[in-house]
Amino acid sequence: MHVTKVSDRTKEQTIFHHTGNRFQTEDREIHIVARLEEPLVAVLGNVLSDQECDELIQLSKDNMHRSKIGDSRQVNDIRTSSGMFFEEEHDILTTIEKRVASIMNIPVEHAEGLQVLRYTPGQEYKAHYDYFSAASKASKNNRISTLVMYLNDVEEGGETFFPELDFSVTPKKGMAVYFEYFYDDQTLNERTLHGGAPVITGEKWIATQWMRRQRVR
Ligand SMILES: O=C(O)CCC(=O)C(=O)O
Ligand SMILES: [Fe+2]
Repeated sequence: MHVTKVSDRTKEQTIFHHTGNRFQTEDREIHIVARLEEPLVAVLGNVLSDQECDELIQLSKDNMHRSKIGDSRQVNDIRTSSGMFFEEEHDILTTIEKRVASIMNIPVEHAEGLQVLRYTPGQEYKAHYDYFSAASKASKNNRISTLVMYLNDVEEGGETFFPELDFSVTPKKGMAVYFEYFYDDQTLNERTLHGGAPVITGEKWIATQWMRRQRVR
């Protein structure tokens, strides 16, 4: 009988390089609340202040209103929330993007515009991968990592779930979940399948940052 010991496997290099229970960015101390090693998933605390969360929600409310994509437009079956990408420059965005780049250990030039999503009761984001399939044009400069930041507490439901990992994260204002999928071993990437469970009571607001392998700006 052949038995593969765990110690025979070599862990792949990760992008996220922070260790211990906390680390410092230029302007804020981030807490590592929990982590799974492979694929790397980290639950982070103290990522955004309450005021930053409130401001992001307010800014996107204004923008959703302006671009008229807010409301209850049903995008498709996979994602029923409504959302927007920031395109204009705002002081708060520059601050947050710098902090996020430092958390994710990727230069800010690799960052897509921050996306804010709002879910109302019943709305969800079904299980999906954040990276693009090898067949798609976008995969030439594919996504490599994700940071989902929670902008409010959700009364009930709205967990970020990872079905392949039997793992879920409860939204908590100012906290975030980080994961990456830049592994040589494709089965590790596939285990980052995730979604946003339906909101049952209350609203759920998140800001998502995706990083690309090469610069986009
Ligand atoms: O809503 C969530 O918790 C997950 C969001 C997500 O998967 C994404 O923005 O790519
Ligand atoms: Fe996602």
